[in-house]
Amino acid sequence: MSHFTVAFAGNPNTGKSTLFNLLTGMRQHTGNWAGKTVITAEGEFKYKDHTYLAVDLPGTYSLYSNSADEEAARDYIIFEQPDVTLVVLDATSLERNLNLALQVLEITGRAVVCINLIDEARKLGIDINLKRISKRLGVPVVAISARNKIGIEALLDQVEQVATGAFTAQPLRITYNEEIERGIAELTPLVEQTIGSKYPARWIALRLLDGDDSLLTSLKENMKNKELPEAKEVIGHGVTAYH
Ligand SMILES: Nc1nc2c(ncn2[C@@H]2O[C@H](COP(=O)(O)OP(=O)(O)OP(=O)(O)O)[C@@H](O)[C@H]2O)c(=O)[nH]1
Ligand SMILES: [Mg+2]
Repeated sequence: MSHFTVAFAGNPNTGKSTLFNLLTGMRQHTGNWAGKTVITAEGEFKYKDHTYLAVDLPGTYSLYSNSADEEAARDYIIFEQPDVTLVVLDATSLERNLNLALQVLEITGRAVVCINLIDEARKLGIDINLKRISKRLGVPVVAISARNKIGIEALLDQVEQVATGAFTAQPLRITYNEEIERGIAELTPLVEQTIGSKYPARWIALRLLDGDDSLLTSLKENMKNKELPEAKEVIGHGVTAYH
């Protein structure tokens, strides 16, 4: 029996902990206000032939470095490299929620997009074209209601597909303007040279171009790589060239 890790990412209040509790039988705090999950909780569940370690991340609007929560969610996805990142979205505010999904897809294609609160969306007459969104994003997209236990099996089937590698993602990658793309193109090989190909070099290059010092600090801490002071210089040099 393989053991896979599934991280739950998403905006605050999208039902991550409700889904986490449903799957793991645990009692993570849930409620109708934002920012409840402050520490990362872990629990196990089984589905078909596999055991999964579920990791309930704090709710975040982005994976930049605006708060400790964002840094924690970002660092988990980058450095722990879960087998699947489950991005939980609120069906009633998809436009805002999809922003985080796009950021996750820039880091990893091993993702499933889970559109929760589908019961609320239906009440509001919102019709969601799952196939079309899935095609655009290049990863599975499933609609569920965690509270009403709707769509859970279909969701877990997709999680299994991504976890086992049966589904090959073609994650949507944003193309930025020429200047930014030029910067990314120059910096990405330097990032790869310095920290290896295990990490999402393009995304890291993009964040460094944006002057994300907290990411640099996390890179240093997480990699425990003696060469990193030098790496900082190399990366720092690349960054300065574009500021
Ligand atoms: N109507 C409806 N409400 C839901 C559903 N899933 C969760 N909720 C409710 O949404 C609220 C937030 O749920 P949580 O599970 O705490 O959300 P969270 O994403 O963990 O929130 P943070 O920890 O702040 O990021 C709770 O009141 C849940 O009962 C659903 O499918 N339908
Ligand atoms: Mg929560």
